[in-house]
Amino acid sequence: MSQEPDRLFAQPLAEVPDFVFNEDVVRVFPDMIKRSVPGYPTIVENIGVLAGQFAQPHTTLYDLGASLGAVTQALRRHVRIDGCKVIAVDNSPAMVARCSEYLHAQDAMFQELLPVEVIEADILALDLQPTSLVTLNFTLQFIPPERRLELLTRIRQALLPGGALILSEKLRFEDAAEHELLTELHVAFKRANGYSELEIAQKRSAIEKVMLPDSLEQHRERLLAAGFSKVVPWFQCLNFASLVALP
Ligand SMILES: C[S@@+](CC[C@H](N)C(=O)[O-])C[C@H]1O[C@@H](n2cnc3c(N)ncnc32)[C@H](O)[C@@H]1O
Ligand SMILES: O=C(O)C(=O)C[C@]1(C(=O)O)C=C[C@@H](O)C=C1
Repeated sequence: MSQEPDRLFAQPLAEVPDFVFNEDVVRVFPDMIKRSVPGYPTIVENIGVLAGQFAQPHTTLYDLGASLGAVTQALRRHVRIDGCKVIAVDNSPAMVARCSEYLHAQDAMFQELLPVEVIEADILALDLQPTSLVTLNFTLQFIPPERRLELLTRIRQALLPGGALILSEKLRFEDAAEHELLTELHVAFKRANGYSELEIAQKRSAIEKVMLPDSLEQHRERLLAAGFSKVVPWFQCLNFASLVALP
């Protein structure tokens, strides 16, 4: 994977544009997400492990908002179940192009990996085949809030018995003091990973209108409203969490 360091917000910008997943972001994305999301490597690797418990033989596994395919690669490393295939979906052409390259490189390095298909599409307009595992790893937070229930409902309807949705998100907290503390601790995490105060502030303005986190309570209620029967948080580090939702 590209080792280019994320310096996208290092210089003062006259006006900070809204964050988009373009070619500039693609070049630094592995470094950016690792230094911005506490627990990201642990979450990605363990999604592979968890998926091994839910994937059913001869079914499709979806990685929705796959970016460069980190989760898809983990699924292919860990799931050893007959006849499964992975479909990685993203609507950023730059992400999809680089994702395909990385997956070809993975094919060249390992044998007997699950087959994979990379699709450039809007997940809000995607027809889902029956599936035993869906991952939304830091993707739902970029979907317009008024479309989130509809997306989760379609995922629930496509999920087979015994399957699961794995949903990872940045959280907001309903208690103001808890929200402030975890936000401060996240800033400390970014500082410890070498981001300057300017980089942290400019990134904050870039994402504030396009990435809208919900609280754990909102996620739980919405997943139940979408028809899921059980919602189990399996990971939290500061204000980032991952949940398993069962059909
Ligand atoms: C934070 S990144 C996801 C990180 C990735 N899942 C991982 O684990 O490395 C969010 C991704 O969702 C994609 N995305 C946002 N809205 C989308 C939509 N409506 N349809 C498809 N992809 C979308 C973005 O292009 C971006 O690549
Ligand atoms: O919350 C932040 O400050 C972030 O940088 C988070 C986040 C994310 O959760 O997706 C935002 C955009 C990039 O995709 C990488 C990380």
